[in-house]
Amino acid sequence: MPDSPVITVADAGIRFKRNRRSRRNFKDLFAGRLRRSRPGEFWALRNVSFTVRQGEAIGVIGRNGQGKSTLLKLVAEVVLPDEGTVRVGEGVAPLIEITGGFVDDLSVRDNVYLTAGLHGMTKAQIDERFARIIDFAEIGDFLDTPYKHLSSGMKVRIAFSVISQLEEPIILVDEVLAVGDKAFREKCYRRIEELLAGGRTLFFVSHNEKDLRRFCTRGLYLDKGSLILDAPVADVLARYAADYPVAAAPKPKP
Ligand SMILES: Nc1ncnc2c1ncn2[C@@H]1O[C@H](COP(=O)(O)OP(=O)(O)OP(=O)(O)O)[C@@H](O)[C@H]1O
Repeated sequence: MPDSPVITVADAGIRFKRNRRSRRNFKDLFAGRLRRSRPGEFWALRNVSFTVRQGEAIGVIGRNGQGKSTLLKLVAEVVLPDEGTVRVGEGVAPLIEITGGFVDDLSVRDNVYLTAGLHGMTKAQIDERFARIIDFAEIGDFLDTPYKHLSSGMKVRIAFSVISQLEEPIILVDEVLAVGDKAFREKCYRRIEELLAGGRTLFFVSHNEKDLRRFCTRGLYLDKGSLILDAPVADVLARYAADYPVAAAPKPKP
């Protein structure tokens, strides 16, 4: 079906432990699913439902620690929901967390082959795109350097470069691009626009209103692990600004 959703999230919830050392006690063993959450656990996301159609550009908005990155991890299927369901019908290219998928001790070259290979590209396809990936990242002098020895900005350069050359229909971009310098960030943003024009689906997490307006048509507003509003991005930004107005700047002294 051409217009059927590519992502369906229904009543999804994810529970984390606040304290790694907290243990289940004897009473918990008998509490079953009725218990809301165990001591030391909390719901990072709960009762989250939405669907996404191919080609949509979605901005995920909310204060620190409200579940935005966790939502991207659900869509990337790197974490599974403790409640509800997440169905993702197409492949996902995730640019989430700097080190996501990259192996510290492998060289830049090997990491490019590994990551692209894991996303289904053949060696011949990677050979064909390799120069383009390295040129985009502008790190040609570091091909044999172990990934762990790159600066954080260089890590993001190579990660974005590979991820944006994958053919996966869904792209997830966390706030990692903020680490790159301004010129590189603009280059990445132009590449994201090209990918969107080619019909890819985008999830974009940002605290920057201008960037959200640039790419996204729809916003998902998360607060305390709940999806508060799913609406056009301008409406979501307006609601967010109303809920959390930036403190007025102090008046200059006369
Ligand atoms: N693996 C984990 N184990 C335990 N708690 C976690 C884990 N991952 C995330 N959390 C917690 O879940 C909550 C949501 O985190 P998340 O990273 O999704 O927030 P966010 O909205 O992306 O925040 P930010 O804007 O700061 O990036 C936070 O309280 C965080 O501490």
